[in-house]
Amino acid sequence: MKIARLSSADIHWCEDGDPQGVPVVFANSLGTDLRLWDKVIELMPKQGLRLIRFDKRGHGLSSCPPGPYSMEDLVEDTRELLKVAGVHSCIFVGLSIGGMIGQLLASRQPSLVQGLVLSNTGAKMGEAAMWQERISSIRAGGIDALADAILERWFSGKFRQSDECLAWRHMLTRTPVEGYIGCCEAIAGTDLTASTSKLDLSVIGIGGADDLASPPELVRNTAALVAGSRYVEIAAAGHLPCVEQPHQFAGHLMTFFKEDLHVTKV
Ligand SMILES: O=C(O)CC1=CCC(=O)O1
Repeated sequence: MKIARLSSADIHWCEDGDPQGVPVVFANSLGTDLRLWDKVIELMPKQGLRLIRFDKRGHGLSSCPPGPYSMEDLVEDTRELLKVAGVHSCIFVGLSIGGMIGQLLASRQPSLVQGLVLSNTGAKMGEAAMWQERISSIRAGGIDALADAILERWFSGKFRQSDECLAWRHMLTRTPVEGYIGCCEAIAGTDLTASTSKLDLSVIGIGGADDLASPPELVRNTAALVAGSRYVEIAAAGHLPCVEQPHQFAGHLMTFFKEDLHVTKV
């Protein structure tokens, strides 16, 4: 367990695998912490890859600075964290808001991102009015009031019957309200269509067939903004395929790393 004391937040992070390996940085979605990647990390080779995860501000064990946050704030935290970790170039795996952070990081500092995995994300996610409505509901009733609706977007029907689903619900509802709302505000103010269209790097989009938060078409269209990108879709998965279908998710990562990014020694 490590804490990076950055200029405007303390960011909790950890690493697995090979300290000398190719850095792979995983960025989580709204209302989740770095445990989002536990199953995928378990399945990744531990030789040749340095697997870095972190809790964005207002989530997990990171600090929760007062909001509102902007996407630029979240990208700056990530940039500073990578500096602390001694990472000069990485493969960035971002899910949902994590994928927005990855897109903006790659356009602000292209040398830092050699390949980008856009999981269940978009260049723009929903309309600002929808996010303001969510913020008002949470200010009025807490995250708990919206938890069932959020879980319907996160997971396919079968998974929602499982005991494990309860644990994800607890993770969601324990997210600090100010951190959650701060990130909603960041998403509401973000449209990366123009900057993502100018990216020049290897990209794969990963969609979940049952994703109601970032439907497959959004992910496919976002990946398609980048010339030469690929798109894959995972069946029987909602917004968090790394949780519901970790074997398939890890398999797609490894294919992308080997075939598109020519990562060897894994
Ligand atoms: O909570 C949701 O609706 C799913 C989601 C949207 C952005 C994000 O990071 O997660």
